[in-house]
Amino acid sequence: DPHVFHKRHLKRMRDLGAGHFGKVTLYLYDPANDGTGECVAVKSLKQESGHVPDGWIEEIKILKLLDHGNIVKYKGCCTELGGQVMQLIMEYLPLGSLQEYLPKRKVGLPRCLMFAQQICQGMDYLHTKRYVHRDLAARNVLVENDRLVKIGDFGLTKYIPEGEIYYRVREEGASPVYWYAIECLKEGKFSFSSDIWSFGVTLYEVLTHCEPRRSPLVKYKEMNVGVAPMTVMALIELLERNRRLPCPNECPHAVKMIMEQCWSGDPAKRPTFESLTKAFQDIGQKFE
Ligand SMILES: Nc1n[nH]c2ccc(-c3ccc(NS(=O)(=O)c4cccc(Cl)c4)cc3)cc12
Repeated sequence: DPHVFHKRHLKRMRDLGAGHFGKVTLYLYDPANDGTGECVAVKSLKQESGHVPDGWIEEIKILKLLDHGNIVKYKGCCTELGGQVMQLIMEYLPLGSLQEYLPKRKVGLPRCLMFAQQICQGMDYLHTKRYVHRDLAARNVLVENDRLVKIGDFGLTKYIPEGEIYYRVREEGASPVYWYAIECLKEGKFSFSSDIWSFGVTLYEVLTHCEPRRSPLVKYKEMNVGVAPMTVMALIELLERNRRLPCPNECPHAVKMIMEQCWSGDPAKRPTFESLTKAFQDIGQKFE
């Protein structure tokens, strides 16, 4: 079974990233043990305890059923200790995430807009399957080559049953609050529309080439003059006073409008990924 990977043939190379609950590591899968194997990205949970959390099984199930050009490909699983530990095996994209790629390379506006459109295509596919991502950010978008990006992590993705529009959580943990819509911060209400808000922040990151000194965290803290620590309450107050991340100067008017719509205080006023995909198609033709 090509989806089964045996632990003994996985040779660890280097870390690719780490989240709150897990980490992603580059391995060479080399069953012939002669260095001719293939590189794979392995996501494993940080948890030491034996039991495999339900959410982890769910994440693997979700990635297994997703099949789209702008979503990282599932390759299989590696189990050990009789299924006590399960690792997710994905395709390896050598150029890493947008957060690593953009600051190093001069990516002009046309390619930034092309990447934005591809993120919308991948997210539109996810939403048509009634999944809410909940962690869309440049760090979770991977670069296949200089003209193709893919969404690379589904650790917080949740299914929204027919007839419902929210997934409600009251999670404390290390939440990516600067990518969260105002209703997520205030009521823990995650929806297709809150993913659109996160896309707006991701679009901001792409247009600022993920420069650390222009990161959402830095810019929100700059807006929060006076009150030293940026608490979630301070962020909510900023957003309720209609403060938003500053539109990057290299941003065309049409893209500025998109960003502002994504950050509408009213979730119902935000665009859909379907409409955004078309909008970026039209804009892209003007800047080709
Ligand atoms: N270069 C790659 N090839 N294949 C990959 C699959 C996932 C990833 C990946 C995906 C996401 C991240 N972002 S991350 O913020 O490090 C992260 C967030 C949530 C959970 C984890 Cl374990 C890690 C870091 C790496 C990289 C590659």
